[in-house]
Amino acid sequence: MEMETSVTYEPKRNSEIRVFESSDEISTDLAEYISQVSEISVKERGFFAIALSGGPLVNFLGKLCEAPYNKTLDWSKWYIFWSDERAVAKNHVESNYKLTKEGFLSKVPILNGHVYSINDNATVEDAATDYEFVIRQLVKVRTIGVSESNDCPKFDLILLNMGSDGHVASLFPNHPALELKDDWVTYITDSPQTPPERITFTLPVINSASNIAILATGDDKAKAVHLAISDSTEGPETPASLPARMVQPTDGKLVWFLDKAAASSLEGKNDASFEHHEY
Ligand SMILES: O=C1O[C@H](COP(=O)(O)O)[C@@H](O)[C@H](O)[C@H]1O
Repeated sequence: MEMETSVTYEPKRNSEIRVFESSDEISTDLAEYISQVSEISVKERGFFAIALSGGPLVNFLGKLCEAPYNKTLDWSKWYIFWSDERAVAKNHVESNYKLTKEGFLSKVPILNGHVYSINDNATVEDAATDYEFVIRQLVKVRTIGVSESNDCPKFDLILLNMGSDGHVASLFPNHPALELKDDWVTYITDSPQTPPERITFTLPVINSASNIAILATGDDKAKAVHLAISDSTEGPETPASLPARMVQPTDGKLVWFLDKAAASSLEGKNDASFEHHEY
């Protein structure tokens, strides 16, 4: 009998939830997903602009560094950004750049000049201003696409990792940064998790992407996954300002990559809005 490797729910228009048995299966499917999105972007636009995050995300990019992808992908067209960064030096253990460099960038032939890391040699405010300026220049020359509805950058793919409190990038629950409408990149100095100073994409930028993927693994994420995906809008269990819940692509597509532990509050849930499919 063939083993069921994952289950897909389809809760909302333009979104999909993929649930996997193991981290290895997430890594395999994520590699294929990123490969497909990158090929489409290169074919349609000539570039692939991808924004990465920190946390355990990089551990799931291993399969992308192996055959066949290391040989078949057009790495010369890849442009790398970060959806958020901690205000620490690039060689600091908490740097998202360092994590990505060691776990991914050092293993694939992406051009150094295409890696847009966030300035670690400026105040957090200046680093956010600089990063937005760089993105504006790249939007002008169309290395990054542009959203027709709001002139925001339209990244081909933003890969997010959700924290157990429901934060994505460095947008934390109930934080005023969630309200920003005109800024593309902002900074915070009061992150509830260390380090306190961080630079982050705003929700308008995240939601303008062509594709958004949110990764969540482990049972400590189950409650936030449920709150982010649930259809219910009432009660203390569904805070309207849960960042992961506010990720709603304007006209792109959102895919959740979950392991069984993170999806445990969804499974068995008697909710007609979840269509259950074999993947
Ligand atoms: O602080 C951050 O945390 C999130 C989630 O990480 P986790 O370890 O709580 O799962 C991460 O995606 C983000 O980029 C990072 O800066």
